Amino acid sequence: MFAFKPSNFGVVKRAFSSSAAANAAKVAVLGAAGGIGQPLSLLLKHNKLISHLSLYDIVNTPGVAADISHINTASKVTGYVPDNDGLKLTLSDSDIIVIPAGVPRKPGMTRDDLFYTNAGIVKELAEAAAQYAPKAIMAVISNPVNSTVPIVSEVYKKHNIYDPRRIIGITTLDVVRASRFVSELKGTDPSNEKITVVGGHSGVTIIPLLSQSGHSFTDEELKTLTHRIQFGGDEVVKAKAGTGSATLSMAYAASCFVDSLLRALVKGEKGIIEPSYVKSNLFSSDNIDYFASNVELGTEGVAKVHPLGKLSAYEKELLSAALPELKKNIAKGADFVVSGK
Ligand SMILES: NC(=O)C1=CN([C@@H]2O[C@H](COP(=O)(O)OP(=O)(O)OC[C@H]3O[C@@H](n4cnc5c(N)ncnc54)[C@H](O)[C@@H]3O)[C@@H](O)[C@H]2O)C=CC1
Ligand SMILES: O=C([O-])CC(=O)C(=O)O
Repeated sequence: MFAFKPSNFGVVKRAFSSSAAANAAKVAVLGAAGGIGQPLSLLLKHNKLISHLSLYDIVNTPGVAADISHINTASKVTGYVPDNDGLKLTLSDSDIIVIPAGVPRKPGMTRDDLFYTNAGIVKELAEAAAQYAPKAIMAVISNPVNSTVPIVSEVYKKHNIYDPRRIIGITTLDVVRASRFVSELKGTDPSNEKITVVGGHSGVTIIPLLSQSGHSFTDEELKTLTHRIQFGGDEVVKAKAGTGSATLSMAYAASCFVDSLLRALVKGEKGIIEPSYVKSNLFSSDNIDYFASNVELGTEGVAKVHPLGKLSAYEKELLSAALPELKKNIAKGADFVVSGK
C-alpha cells in the first residue's frame, strides 16, 4: 500500500456479488462530493480493477460524477443524490462501499466531538447498505472511526447480515504518516518504510510500533515521532484553521487501501496486509472487541487478523494508555445503535 500503483495487469475471474464484470468491481463512495470524497473518487477512477464507480452524496454528486466520468479510463461513473431512490441505485450490486460522509474537525475539537453528528450519518448509510448491498465489504473513513465501525456492526447485527470480515475501519493514513515521518528523520525512501500502526484512530489510541521498523531511535526521537504520528491529524486541522481536516492525504491513503482490497477481492492475490481497525480477539479478555493491527485481506474482506508481535516497554505503556479510551469509544458506538443513546 505504500506507493500508489494502479493495477493494470491480467486479472483472474471470481464469482462476484455484483453484476459488474467478473474481473473488476463496483465500488460505491458515500460522501463523494466532500473534501475526501472528491479526490478519492478521482484516484479510484484511475483504478483498472473498478468497473463501476458509484458516487453518492446529499448534494452535488451529479456534477462530480459528470466531471470524473470524462477521464479516459474504462470504468463507468454514476452519481446520485437522495431523490429518486439515489441511495438504492448507488448501493445495489456494490462489491465495496467506502464511507467518507460526515463532518470534519475544527481546531480545538477531538474526533469524539464529531460523534453525535457523524454517528447518525453512518447509521443511516449502514441501514441502507444492509438493505441494498448486504454482501459488500464496508470500509469506513468517517470519524470517530473507533466508534463508527461498531455502529456499522450493530446495524448489521440488527439486520441479521453481520459478518465481521466485511466491516473495516480505514486507518491507513496513520501508516502513511508514520512511514513519511520516519523517512524524513532517517533520510530514507518512504515507500520502503513499513511501519505498523495498531490500536485505533484517535490520539493516544494510535500506537506506532517503531521498535518493529528496523531502525533504532533515541528516547527523544521515539517520543517526538510517536506524538507526531498520534496527533498528525491535529497538525492538519490546525494548519487548515477551521476549514477542515486532512482530505488529500486521506484520499491517497484510502485509494491505497481500496487498491489492496481490490487486489485481494478481484485478483485473489494472497498475503496482502493492511493495518486496519476490525473486529478482533486480540484484547477480548479486556472486553475490547475492535482493534487495529496488521490485517490480511482476502476475497471476503478480512482473511486474518495478525497479532501485534513483540512490543518494547515504551509500546506497552502506549498500549496501556490506549485500551481504556478505545473501550469507551467502542461502547459509545455500540450503545448508539443498541440502546439509541
Ligand atoms: N479515517 C481517517 O483516517 C480520516 C477520517 N476523516 C473523516 O472523514 C469525514 C469526512 O471528512 P471531509 O471529507 O473532510 O468532510 P467534508 O465535509 O468535506 O465532506 C463530507 C461530505 O459528506 C457529505 N454528507 C453528509 N451527510 C451525508 C449523508 N447522510 N449521506 C451522504 N453524504 C453525506 C457532505 O455533503 C459532504 O460532501 C470526517 O468525519 C473526517 O473526520 C478525515 C480524515 C482522515
Ligand atoms: O484529524 C482528523 O480529524 C482527521 C483524521 O482522522 C486524520 O487526519 O487522521
